[in-house]
Amino acid sequence: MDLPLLRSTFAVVERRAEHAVTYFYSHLFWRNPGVRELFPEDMAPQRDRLFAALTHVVTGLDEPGLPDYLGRLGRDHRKFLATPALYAAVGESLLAAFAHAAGSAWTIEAEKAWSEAYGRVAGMMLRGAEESAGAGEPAWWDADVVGHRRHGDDLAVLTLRPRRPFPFLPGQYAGVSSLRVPRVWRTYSLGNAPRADGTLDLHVSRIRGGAMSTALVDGVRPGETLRLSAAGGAAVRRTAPGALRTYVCAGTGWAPVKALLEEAAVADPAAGGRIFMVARSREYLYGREDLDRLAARLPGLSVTHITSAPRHPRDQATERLLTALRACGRWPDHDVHLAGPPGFVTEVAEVLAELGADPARTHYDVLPPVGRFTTRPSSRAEWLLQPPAVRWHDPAARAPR
Ligand SMILES: NC(=O)C1=CN([C@@H]2O[C@H](COP(=O)(O)OP(=O)(O)OC[C@H]3O[C@@H](n4cnc5c(N)ncnc54)[C@H](O)[C@@H]3O)[C@@H](O)[C@H]2O)C=CC1
Repeated sequence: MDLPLLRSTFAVVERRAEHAVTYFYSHLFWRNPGVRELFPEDMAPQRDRLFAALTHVVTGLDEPGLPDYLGRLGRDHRKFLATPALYAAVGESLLAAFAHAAGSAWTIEAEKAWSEAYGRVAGMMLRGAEESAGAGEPAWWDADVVGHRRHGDDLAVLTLRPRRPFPFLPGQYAGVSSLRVPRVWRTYSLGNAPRADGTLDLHVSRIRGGAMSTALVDGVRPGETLRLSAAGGAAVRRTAPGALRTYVCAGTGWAPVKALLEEAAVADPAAGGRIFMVARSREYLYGREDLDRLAARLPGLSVTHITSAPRHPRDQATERLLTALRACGRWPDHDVHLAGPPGFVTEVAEVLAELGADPARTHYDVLPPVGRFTTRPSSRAEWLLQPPAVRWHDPAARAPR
């Protein structure tokens, strides 16, 4: 594969991303009647995702982990009812859009390189999908909502009972879809270790403009059915029994950390280390009671709750956390588990690396941005002062882990 040529043409297309994406979807829907209905009504987040995914693939084309990543992506795309014919149609429209956006940079050689690259990518995704179907894995799991607990106006914990066994590891996340927001899928961490009754918790924080999080917090009630896609995420390596560990979570990042602590409380109750729970204010420390209960079963772990001071900006909590982390020692000896808003995770991971934590032992997922905005303003005033820019890319996707 001619990587330099792929990257140089992509750089040209990227500069006209908005144009290219509009052309791509128009071409796809025009040429393939019926395909439009596979996509959500609101296409804006979809547009962001397409380029985030393309960026991820183009920057990682020579990475040994790419076949695995694409295999998982293909397995996950079964939930979108993606058939080989759809992959072919997408490829055709993608090349047409690139040709249109790249202008004179679109040479015969570039077209050949892109057609080859897309063929390889689609092949790896289809293989992943076939393997998953061959192993008898469903394309999605239907799950009944059996509990819905609100914490204030913007947070809810939903309890679901999947109708067939749903395999996952503590700390992983799953795609979630509701008929209230047709064909939209959002990722949520699973907020518990596997239970005997098979139920699982989703912690949902409402995001401004987020149709799914609003439906899950305000609308969905016990008795309704949600859909789950296969569990995924980086939380596949376990901390060795007895090894020191630090858990850091912010907001609903508490969900995967709670799952990991429940696992540790059974598998490794003598574990030593520390837990930091961060929230924008005391009212948002919704997991505190559960954390205290778990900490009582894990006496070797020290617990610190951190919030912003009353009437101070939400991010003061992060500043306070960083001060606390700088005061801790022995970072090279700790496994670190990190979860929370993407900006939080990126910032804390950088500081931890400076403090000596081993990046290979610092575990986190950078979840795709949810809705159009990655964080929610804490007040109307903050919103008016700092309206967030619409993002075409998830910069985190440029650095696949
Ligand atoms: N596996 C994971 O890493 C998980 C990540 N999440 C993500 O966590 C977020 C949860 O949102 P909320 O609960 O509403 O949290 P939030 O918006 O209330 O933020 C909680 C705290 O995180 C810090 N923070 C937020 N944005 C930051 C930024 N850009 N830079 C530095 N610090 C920042 C602040 O200290 C804030 O007080 C969502 O974006 C969700 O996608 C949620 C669950 C699991």
